[in-house]
Amino acid sequence: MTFDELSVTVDQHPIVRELRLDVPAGEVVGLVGPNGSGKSTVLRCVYRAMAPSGGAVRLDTTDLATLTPRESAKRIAALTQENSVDLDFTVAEVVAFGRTPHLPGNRSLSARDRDVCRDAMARLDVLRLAERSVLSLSGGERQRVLIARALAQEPEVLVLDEPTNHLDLRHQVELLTLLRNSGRTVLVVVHDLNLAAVACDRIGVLAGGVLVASGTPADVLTPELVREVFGVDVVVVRHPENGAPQLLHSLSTLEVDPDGQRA
Ligand SMILES: Nc1ncnc2c1ncn2[C@@H]1O[C@H](COP(=O)(O)OP(=O)(O)OP(=O)(O)O)[C@@H](O)[C@H]1O
Repeated sequence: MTFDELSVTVDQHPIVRELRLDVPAGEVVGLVGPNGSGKSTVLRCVYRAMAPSGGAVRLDTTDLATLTPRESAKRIAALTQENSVDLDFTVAEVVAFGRTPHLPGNRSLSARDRDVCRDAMARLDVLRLAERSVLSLSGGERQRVLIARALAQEPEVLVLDEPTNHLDLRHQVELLTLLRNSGRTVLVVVHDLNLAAVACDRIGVLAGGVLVASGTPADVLTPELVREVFGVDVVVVRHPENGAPQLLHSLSTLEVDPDGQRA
């Protein structure tokens, strides 16, 4: 997937400006950046909740804007900030919705469709909840059900907006391991830079709607970059086992003036 000079303008305010970024097939690319820097907007252009005002998002050479909704849903699955399950469906029913783009007409689920859903539930550790109402689940359980639904869609591309929200440490690590091993092209918004460093092949850094850096985690996550983009001083150390950069910081490095305002 390629962002080809993608720009998004809302009410004449540029929110994303001429973004050029490659998300190579089968790789996990993380988008990081401060609040309001445009990360979710970029993802919205992939799952077509927003239309670019300039440029395009391409899959191979196809402009995503030219796909029908069904074609798009077969190729791209999204876990969004807006995802919610407010209706009284069971976990199994919600995950089965992921198969909808693959079911022509009103065809019911085939044995293979059911296997795909079962496998997705097992991978996200929600199989034992299959017959529970989603309304009865905890925040983290719901999040895992929605990710299982996205996997059940069997997309080429998965976009996920802060998928580790609500997840405990074990489920965060399991999810990121799953994404890395999924063989799918993954674009993921992550706030935790240390998780991004171990989970992503490449990282793109957005600030004020502009891509200010991209590359391997080691290339991108430098003290200078973190200071420039986030205004925080960090020490970068190497993970002793995998060499990934890991950021150490302390509260005293935050720049806060005597009035409590950020510098
Ligand atoms: N429909 C809209 N109308 C007006 N402003 C918008 C709209 N959508 C996004 N914005 C603004 O664009 C900017 C980027 O928003 P976006 O949600 O993409 O940021 P983000 O990097 O995902 O932020 P966060 O880390 O807080 O989730 C924000 O200032 C937001 O208020």
